[in-house]
Amino acid sequence: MSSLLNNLIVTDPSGSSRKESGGNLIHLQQRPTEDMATQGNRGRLRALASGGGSMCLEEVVIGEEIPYPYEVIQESAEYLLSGTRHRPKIGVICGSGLGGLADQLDERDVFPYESIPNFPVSTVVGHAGRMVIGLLSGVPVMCMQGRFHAYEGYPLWKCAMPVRVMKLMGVEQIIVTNAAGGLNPGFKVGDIMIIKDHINMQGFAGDSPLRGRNDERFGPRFPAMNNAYDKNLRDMAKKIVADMNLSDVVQEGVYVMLGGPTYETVAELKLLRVVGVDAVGMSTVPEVVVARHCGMKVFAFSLITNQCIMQYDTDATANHEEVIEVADKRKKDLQELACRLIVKMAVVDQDG
Ligand SMILES: O=P(O)(O)O[C@H]1O[C@H](CO)[C@@H](O)[C@H]1O
Ligand SMILES: Nc1nc2[nH]cnc2c(=O)[nH]1
Repeated sequence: MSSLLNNLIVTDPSGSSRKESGGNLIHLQQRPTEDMATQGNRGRLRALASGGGSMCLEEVVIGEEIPYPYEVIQESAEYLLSGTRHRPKIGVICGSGLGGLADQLDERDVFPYESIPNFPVSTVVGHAGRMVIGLLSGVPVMCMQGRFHAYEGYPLWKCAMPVRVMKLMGVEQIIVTNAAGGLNPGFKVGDIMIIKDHINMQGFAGDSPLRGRNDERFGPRFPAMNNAYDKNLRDMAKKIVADMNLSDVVQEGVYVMLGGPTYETVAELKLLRVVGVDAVGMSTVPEVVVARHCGMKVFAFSLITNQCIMQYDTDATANHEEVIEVADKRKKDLQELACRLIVKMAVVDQDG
């Protein structure tokens, strides 16, 4: 660290830079200044080290990014509301390769993430990076065609901040989808796992999207997390899959989010199985925690895109291409499931 600190550039929230001390400046990587200006950061240190002439770029962030205050979330929500006449009460977050649902919306208004004030941007294949607001079978919905992951470099609160934007726009129920590895030996590739519970690994390690000062306008300091996945919505979904003759491929189970971007070692998977995990992914939990904190009803499912590899002597490896390919094959069923569920959710919502 000390050698890094010999070669420092300080970048203040306005984005201007200056050389802090001796050493060679190799390259200054600027990220969008909007990112810095809206976060209330105290500033960032960008450390640029020259290792004896070899090109080496490092970045050090001093302090912690402060979660967006209510007013910043409100600004994003108002921007979206002013750009659409739809008033959705149902939100959807589309997982890897599952964004096709958003293309089914009628009378849709499309907002690339980079056009929405204060929004992060998607950087992962299979995540288009657009908010799509429109009608699905006549029901107004807003769909995130792409989400944000911790491994992209985003803090957990930022991964989940769009859920708060949805809340301030009037969303009361949310469907969260993801691609995941099947750890339960009874699961097959292509199965759909209705999530009944999760294990919040980051929470075990002291991190949470709710870490920091609590704003009661969003929710309580200590939200309960049993019943995170609404039983009525799960029962509704089970009836729908039975009507669709999909019961054979539908499972129910426990999801765990790991930080990624590595897939798991055999030993890690064995450990996770012992503690009751059925499917492994790198998302969803922060979004669900934030949705429950602000009182939304949650339904979530995983598409099992690969079987977790539990043997040492194999050349098989998990890979993102397979994840996208399997998602593509199952997308029609998943879109129909989501569509039918949304119609029923809207009816329940109207009946109170
Ligand atoms: O959870 P979603 O976004 O569906 O994507 C899953 O698939 C990717 C790995 O292939 C990871 O991003 C993992 O989280
Ligand atoms: N962590 C993790 N995420 C995934 N997303 C899709 N498949 C997997 C997997 O096997 N492990």
